[in-house]
Amino acid sequence: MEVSVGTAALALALLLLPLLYERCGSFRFFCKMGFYNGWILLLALVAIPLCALRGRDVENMKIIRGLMQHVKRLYGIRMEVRGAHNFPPRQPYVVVSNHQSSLDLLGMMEVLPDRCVPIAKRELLYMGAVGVVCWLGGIIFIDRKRTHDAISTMAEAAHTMLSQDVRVWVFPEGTRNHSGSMLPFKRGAFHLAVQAQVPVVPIVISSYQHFYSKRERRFTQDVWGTGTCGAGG
Ligand SMILES: CCCCCC/C=C\CCCCCCCCCC(=O)SCCNC(=O)CCNC(=O)[C@H](O)C(C)(C)COP(=O)(O)OP(=O)(O)OC[C@H]1O[C@@H](n2cnc3c(N)ncnc32)[C@H](O)[C@@H]1OP(=O)(O)O
Ligand SMILES: CCCCCCCC/C=C\CCCCCCCC(=O)OC[C@@H](O)COP(=O)(O)O
Repeated sequence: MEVSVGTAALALALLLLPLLYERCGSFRFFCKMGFYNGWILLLALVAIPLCALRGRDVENMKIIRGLMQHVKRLYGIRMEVRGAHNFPPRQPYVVVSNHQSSLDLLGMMEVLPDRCVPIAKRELLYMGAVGVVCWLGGIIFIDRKRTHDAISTMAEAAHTMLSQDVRVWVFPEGTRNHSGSMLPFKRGAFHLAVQAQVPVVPIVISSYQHFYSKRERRFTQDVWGTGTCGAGG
């Protein structure tokens, strides 16, 4: 039986991949992040028909939350939630939280209250199936380059919060920040809370430097915490 050089090379590469995964941290990092994005894309394809039954509706966030909650287990991540009782039980509020990387989605989905939607950069809307799901979940999109438009969108959000009993989750740093400290806060979240006359609920997603670092291309597994720090008016 003849084996072509191409087939032999492919077989060798397939044999070497597990070895590379075991030995090379950077390769493991790219595999894990590639799988993370690919898996979310796949979940989005499952979520679209389920969410489409309602159309664009914040209740769809329950479907998204439900579909996302197993993802942490695929990565051997165990989460600890502290202070969940600090969410006001029966009124709208603005959640403000730190934002380290796209892994924050896992922390967010662990504690996301009912009828709560994030404010996201408009670019997410164009991420294929992921964008469609975000839209169906009622996520509020802002164009960060057009402050005036972003402010109008947030004014509408203040109205929606009160008229439709919706909570809003904002990353006040306005971008991902994995430096270990916080960036200066943008002001939108606080204007929103004042305009809607609702409390601000701060949430801390604890640092995951010890198991994840994009700069060092390191992604191992560990315990990870999310804590709400109490509600203030
Ligand atoms: C099942 C499978 C599904 C799979 C798919 C989906 C998976 C999960 C789905 C859910 C997950 C999605 C989660 C996505 C998370 C994405 C996170 C992000 O995208 S973070 C980036 C976007 N977010 C933000 O930027 C929010 C924070 N930014 C702000 O609030 C900003 O203030 C602003 C954008 C409104 C304006 O920005 P900017 O001009 O740069 O900065 P400022 O200095 O803050 O403001 C300038 C002046 O404007 C005044 N201001 C601001 N906001 C208001 C307002 N609402 N009303 C009135 N005035 C406002 C501000 O005070 C400044 O004026 P000054 O006179 O200097 O005070
Ligand atoms: C037709 C185009 C197809 C594109 C397909 C792309 C597939 C991508 C699949 C899955 C992506 C999963 C992660 C999505 C949620 C990411 C949330 C996030 O962390 O957004 C970044 C935003 O907070 C801040 O952005 P910047 O740090 O300012 O930048």
